[in-house]
Amino acid sequence: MSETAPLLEVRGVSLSFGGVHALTDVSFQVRKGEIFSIIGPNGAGKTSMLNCISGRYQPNQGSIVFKGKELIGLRPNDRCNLGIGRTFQNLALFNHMTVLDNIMVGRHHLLKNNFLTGSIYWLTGARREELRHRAEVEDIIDFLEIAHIRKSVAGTLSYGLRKRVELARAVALRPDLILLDEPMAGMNLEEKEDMARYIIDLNEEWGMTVVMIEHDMGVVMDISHRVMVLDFGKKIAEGLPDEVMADPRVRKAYLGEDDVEDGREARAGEVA
Ligand SMILES: Nc1ncnc2c1ncn2[C@@H]1O[C@H](COP(=O)(O)OP(=O)(O)OP(=O)(O)O)[C@@H](O)[C@H]1O
Repeated sequence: MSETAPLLEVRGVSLSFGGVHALTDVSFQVRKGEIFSIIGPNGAGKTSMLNCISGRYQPNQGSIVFKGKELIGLRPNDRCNLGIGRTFQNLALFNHMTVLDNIMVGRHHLLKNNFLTGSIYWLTGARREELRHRAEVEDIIDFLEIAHIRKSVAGTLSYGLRKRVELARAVALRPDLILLDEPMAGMNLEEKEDMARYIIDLNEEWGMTVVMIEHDMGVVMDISHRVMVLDFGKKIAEGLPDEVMADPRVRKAYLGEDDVEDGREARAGEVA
């Protein structure tokens, strides 16, 4: 991949479920180091787009290139190995497992040794490898400030904490690109502020490129470098947050033309 090539390039992606056109000819690029937000009203196709990138859905048409490699046809696990991590709109933790074990699962694919080599655990580098993994997991636990719940069973935690643990598990992959599906959903103001700070730090300090779906316009405006807007499966705008919010098509899609006098309403909070 050349220095100037985008990290992720989506070209002409269309996806249908029977007669429902979830995505129609959507194209965009994400540069290395960006926080790129995808917004749009309910049912606009945002999660479908994330699912096409992560491999959960196969588009009917189009191409998705990551680090110069075509992703279409690759399984989710292969995409994960290429450096794409994600969180889900509805939490996908192992509720019966501890926080620590949930995060270790995130690193599973990085382990060279497995149960086949486990019998020679003490003779090979397996033990050293496990210790190194544990140390890296501890870094993530410290960074996300979840040390106090590391031994708690995930299912017993508050929603906000479970969202943070899910983020920790995705971060444990050390992805180059992290896909976040509504990371602030269901959180109170303080939890949202914390989550926004973690996302900025992951981006700035850990060097992760972020593609995020988020309904809270205040957060989107504050932390995104660029924003793309979907409406009924089509891209209707893309650009800097201020430009996008000022776009009449976006204001119409969200609030109905006549309801908007200036862009400030859209910043006030949840709009979809
Ligand atoms: N697995 C599926 N089977 C059938 N239809 C689906 C499936 N996934 C998504 N759709 C449909 O595709 C369209 C886009 O849905 P999607 O979940 O991508 O929207 P969204 O913008 O993420 O919405 P929300 O903000 O409510 O999460 C909707 O009409 C939805 O019902």
